[in-house]
Amino acid sequence: MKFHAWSSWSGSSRRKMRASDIDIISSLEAGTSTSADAVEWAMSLLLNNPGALAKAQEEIDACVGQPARLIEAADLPKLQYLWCIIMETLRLYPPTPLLLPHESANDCTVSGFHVPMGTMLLVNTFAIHRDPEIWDRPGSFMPESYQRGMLDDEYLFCFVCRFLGENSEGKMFNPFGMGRRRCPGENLGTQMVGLALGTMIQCFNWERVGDDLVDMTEGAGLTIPKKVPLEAFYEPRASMANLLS
Ligand code: HEM
Repeated sequence: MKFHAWSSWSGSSRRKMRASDIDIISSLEAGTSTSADAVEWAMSLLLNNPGALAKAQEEIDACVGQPARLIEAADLPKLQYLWCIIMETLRLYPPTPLLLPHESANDCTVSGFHVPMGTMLLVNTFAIHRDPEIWDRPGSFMPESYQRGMLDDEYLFCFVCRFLGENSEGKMFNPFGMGRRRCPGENLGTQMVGLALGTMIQCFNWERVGDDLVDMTEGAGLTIPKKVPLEAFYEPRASMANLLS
């Protein structure tokens, strides 16, 4: 895996990043563009919520310690706040908002609706993830609302932990589908997003290009790209200068 945005870094002045700089390369093509979309949405959310960005940076610094080194896959289970940011991003902007089309193999009845054999079925994950009857403040980015305890031992369990307890609204969290055709690249995808986003947060300070918030309008398509690609300023953090030069 390699990230182009700073692969040719040689100076210390501030630069502008475009969404096209987020380029996750791996030997497996499938799922990499959805992962890159997720990184772009997450960074956009963080630029609009600088407090969350600062908190994630602090968490990474504390986890890595001194001397500084780049984060690794083995660090991800310890980076709980970063993980919550990724989960909240996948809730608000699920990279495949209608999952993939499925076909009913037999006649069946679901919640009183008759579904004939051979019907194409789409699951509107985007709508489920923002259903006000399920989620508290569904349109808000609230990474801290994930319950910490669940993340300590089994970090993947955070898939079901936005407001545990009476509400258990996270049970409706479904960005990877479910059942036999659930995404087989889930672990790889979340690790790629974690490493890419975590490295960007660790190495650079980020700022919006102007005073306006980053435009969060969704583009059209089977996946969910940003309508207006992200642009942001970034500069290397003093503490990472040696590693980046
Ligand atoms: C954040 C990253 C990713 C997200 C959000 C995601 C999401 C999804 C979703 C929603 C489905 C359809 C599930 C369904 O229809 O019920 C799917 C299927 C699939 N994904 Fe992913 N994916 C990601 C990354 C990856 C990666 C990295 C790979 C491979 C390296 C991958 C490989 C596949 C394959 C092969 C299927 C088809 C499975 C089947 O039909 O049996 N995905 N993914």
